[in-house]
Amino acid sequence: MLNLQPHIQLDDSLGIKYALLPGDPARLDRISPFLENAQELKFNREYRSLVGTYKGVKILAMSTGMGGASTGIAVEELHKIGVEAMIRIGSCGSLQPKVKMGDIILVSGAVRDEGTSKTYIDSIFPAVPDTNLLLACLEVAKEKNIPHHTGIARSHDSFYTDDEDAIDAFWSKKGVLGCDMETASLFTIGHLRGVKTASILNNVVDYQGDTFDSIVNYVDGASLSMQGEKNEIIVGLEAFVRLEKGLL
Ligand SMILES: O=P(O)(O)O[C@H]1O[C@H](CO)[C@@H](O)[C@H]1O
Ligand SMILES: O=c1cc[nH]c(=O)[nH]1
Repeated sequence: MLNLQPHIQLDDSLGIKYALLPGDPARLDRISPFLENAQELKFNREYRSLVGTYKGVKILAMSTGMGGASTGIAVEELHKIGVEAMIRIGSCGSLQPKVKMGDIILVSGAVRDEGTSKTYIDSIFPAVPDTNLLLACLEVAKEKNIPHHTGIARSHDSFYTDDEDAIDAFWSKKGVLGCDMETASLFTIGHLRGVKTASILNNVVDYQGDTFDSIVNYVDGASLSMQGEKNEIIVGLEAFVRLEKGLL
């Protein structure tokens, strides 16, 4: 049985264990050069996919779109076709002065301030990555001298409420490093389905900077954001190589 999945439009004939999950479908154009024999697969709704190899390991890259709901569908359907480990290759906004543009955050836990994960399990349940996959990412970042931080991110559903500054200030005071929209649902649903997960976030908005201008600059290819993106892709790919070699 091929088990074709309705949204991602992929089936288990792919036989792939590892997936990089950017939010933005356009990020696949910048992941592709890191892979040998990269081949586009499908582009249905927000789910654009390609497959290739990195150091002999077969890797799928698929966009999740924005937010927990579409990420949840991606995790579920990828799990159904046999993907065992998923690393988010995301962007985020900084909540701390020390997290600079282009620094990456290796997320050790996520505040579940979004709706999707709560439809699965009460918010007292933690959103955490697979420990060994996180440690592999950390090892790679250290080895390659990539500017990085390890800690908590806040995943949310809101971009344009009237209270965003106050919300950010609250979580900043609690020591949260940055905010995104997908990590909490990836971690929570991944754990419940027995999928190993990690999340790497490239900071594209300075602490207390202008979120909207900064995101426009990222879309336009601002250099620090692009360097951070390259760094997070390398970290994710090298972590999968370690996993494949049984080093974790
Ligand atoms: O760049 P991606 O990976 O989509 O991640 C971040 O960017 C989007 C918002 O601009 C949200 O999806 C947020 O989580
Ligand atoms: O500030 C930001 C930037 C990217 N993604 C977010 O969720 N927030």
